[in-house]
Amino acid sequence: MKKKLQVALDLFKTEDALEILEEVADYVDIIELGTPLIISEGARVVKTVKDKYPDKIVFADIKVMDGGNVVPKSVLEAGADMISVLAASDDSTIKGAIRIAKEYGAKVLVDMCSVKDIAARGKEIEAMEPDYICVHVGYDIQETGADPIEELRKLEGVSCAKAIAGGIKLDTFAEAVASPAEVIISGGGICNQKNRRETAAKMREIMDSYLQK
Ligand SMILES: O=C(CO)[C@H](O)[C@H](O)COP(=O)(O)O
Repeated sequence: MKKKLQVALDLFKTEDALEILEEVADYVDIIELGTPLIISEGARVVKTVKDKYPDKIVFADIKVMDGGNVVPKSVLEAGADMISVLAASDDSTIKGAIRIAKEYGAKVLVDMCSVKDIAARGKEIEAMEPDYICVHVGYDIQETGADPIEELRKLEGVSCAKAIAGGIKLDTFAEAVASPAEVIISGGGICNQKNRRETAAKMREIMDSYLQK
């Protein structure tokens, strides 16, 4: 299976995102423009980052909850390669997001953040054929100790490609890579570290050596 490392840039200013990317972009496959960044800087940040890193997958974490075929338009116009829609939204919203993303040649990640019955909703989401289902322990739930690697087990039998997110750091990275997830997402685990470049390089090394096994 392919594996991808995604850095989540959950900050507020384009210049701060660019500064972090200078340090870590060499080691990541997917650049996530986090929800706070998109809200703060708008779709312009998507164009700025895609222009600078045309070979990276640029993911706009817009977490669509309604207006699936409308809300993603600005980030898709700006060059996003992938967008997110919430699994907790109505099926018609998810289908709309998948439809408009396809028109632009982009991918869709359905984010399971705050979904209570992951196994049941996972089956329903799979039938809509998104590119990824993301098991995500959101910020506001992380202090409960919930573990996305553990939560991912609830999607056994769901064949759609998977991503995991929520507090993944260097010390849990090897376990995350060994899980069935194709995309491993780390935000604070890279961006809040003293030596971000070294941390991202170590994550890359762990992923590459797993893939060579
Ligand atoms: O979408 C998010 C929060 O809603 C974050 O991008 C995601 O949780 C990854 O960040 P971290 O590794 O810091 O948890």
